Amino acid sequence: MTAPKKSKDQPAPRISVIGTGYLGATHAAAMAELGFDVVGVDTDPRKVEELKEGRAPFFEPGLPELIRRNVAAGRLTFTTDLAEAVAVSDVHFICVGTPQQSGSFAANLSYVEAAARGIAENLTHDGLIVGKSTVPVGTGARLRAIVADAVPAGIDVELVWNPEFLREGKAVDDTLSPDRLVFGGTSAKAEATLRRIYEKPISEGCPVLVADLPTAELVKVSANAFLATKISFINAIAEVCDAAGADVSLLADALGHDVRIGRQFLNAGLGFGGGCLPKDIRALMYRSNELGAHAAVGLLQQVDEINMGRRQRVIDLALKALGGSVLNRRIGVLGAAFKPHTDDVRDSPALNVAAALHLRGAQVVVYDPQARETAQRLYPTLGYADSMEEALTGADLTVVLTEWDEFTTADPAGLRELVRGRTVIDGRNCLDAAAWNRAGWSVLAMGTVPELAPLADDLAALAPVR
Ligand SMILES: NC(=O)C1=CN([C@@H]2O[C@H](COP(=O)(O)OP(=O)(O)OC[C@H]3O[C@@H](n4cnc5c(N)ncnc54)[C@H](O)[C@@H]3O)[C@@H](O)[C@H]2O)C=CC1
Ligand SMILES: O=C(O)[C@H]1O[C@H](OP(=O)(O)OP(=O)(O)OC[C@H]2O[C@@H](n3ccc(=O)[nH]c3=O)[C@H](O)[C@@H]2O)[C@H](O)[C@@H](O)[C@@H]1O
Repeated sequence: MTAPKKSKDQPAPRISVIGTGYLGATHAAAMAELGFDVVGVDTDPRKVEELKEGRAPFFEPGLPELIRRNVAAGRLTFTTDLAEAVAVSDVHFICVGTPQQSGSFAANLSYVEAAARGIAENLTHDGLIVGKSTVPVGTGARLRAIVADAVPAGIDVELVWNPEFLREGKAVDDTLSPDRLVFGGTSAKAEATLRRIYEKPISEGCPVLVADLPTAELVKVSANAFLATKISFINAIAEVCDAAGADVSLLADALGHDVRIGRQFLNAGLGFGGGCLPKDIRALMYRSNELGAHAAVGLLQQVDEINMGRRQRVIDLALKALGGSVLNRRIGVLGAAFKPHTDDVRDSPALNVAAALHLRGAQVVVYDPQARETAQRLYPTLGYADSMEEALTGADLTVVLTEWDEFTTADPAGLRELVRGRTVIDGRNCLDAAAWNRAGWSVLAMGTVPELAPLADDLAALAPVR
């Protein structure tokens, strides 16, 4: 990658990225890949050490190569010293976490506040602060006040918002080729700087939407709320399918052909998890309530409730499959990550279900191709296996909770020989149920064809999960 061209003899802006987690590490590496000099800052020295050595501190396809290449080229550096990073940069991206507050649905904004204050206090020359973290509407305005208070006299600084829409597992492509860019609250000068930074994707046709600050903040959380709503919609319909003997996967295919609806995010199953969708709809609920916008609160409450009910549904299916109790029964759990192609287990439905079964006395053995370490850190008391075969050996019940390719392409005839009980709960509707049936398995899916699942008559009798 060649260095960005100087426009009107202005040197290319130097970039700092504050927070090098799933978002920040990817953003920093991608900006370096675009040719900019980038310094990533994190308060976690372990992460910084790994990144400095050219390694990604988590599993994300394509990211290690990007980090290695740009660290080696000298364009990408990392430090725990915010002042040092701010001093050598002109544009400062805030990428720190905004997790759910403990004991509340509100977002914890202490990290973004600390980052904004820290950047402002350490400015040695004019700069642009660009928020990328996902925040409740109104946060940018609050941060502007914090920055104005903290910035040394005589230094000109602007704070704008540029929300991020990347998906884990596809983070590199999503960052280098975003499907849209939103610039919030920018002056003409700040907009020009952002257009310069994103010159490559813009030149490739990426649309830019220039908005006021609150709209930019709200676009982000609305996008996640819509995706969550779509998933909960299809999961509500899956419950109807179960009761009526219909097939939700086929139904979703048919719905998806309507371009106004689209097939994506209509996969029924265990529901959504991860470090973003769950906490973002809750933060939006909380903020909407503060603003007196009650329709959004009611809608999102339903979305959340339907979603959490899916985890209970899998637990109910497991109890049903094992005759009412899982006590001392061996359950092989395939999947721990909140979705495939990541090792992220934040609010993972898969791990939640595994832990709930463990709590009811089951001997749970979890296998995940990438998330063993992260899962074990969070739930050290669960059993873990090094392979799918090890997890399923002697299992009374098999539960597929993350749709990794390794599971969807597994040979059901081979696995049949390992287990004690030949019932599989397909929590992600990802298995070829007909093939598993032919291999002698009973498949319990999340709203699919009864004739493919011998226990479906019993399922129809299950009380709806509330
Ligand atoms: N993970 C994702 O796919 C996406 C995340 N987002 C948003 O991006 C934000 C960050 O999310 P993740 O990267 O997933 O979180 P994360 O928890 O992986 O990373 C946050 C990082 O910030 C660091 N940090 C906290 N305070 C700091 C400070 N004052 N100075 C320097 N570093 C600090 C933490 O040590 C951590 O490494 C959140 O608001 C999230 O909603 C937005 C789009 C995609
Ligand atoms: O704000 C964020 O951090 C990001 O959140 C999501 O990205 P991500 O959390 O990486 O994962 P998704 O691919 O959206 O999946 C979220 C959850 O929904 C579940 N899901 C997804 C699709 C579907 O049809 N059904 C379904 O249950 C997945 O299994 C997963 O648990 C959004 O898709 C990104 O655009 C956004 O930037």
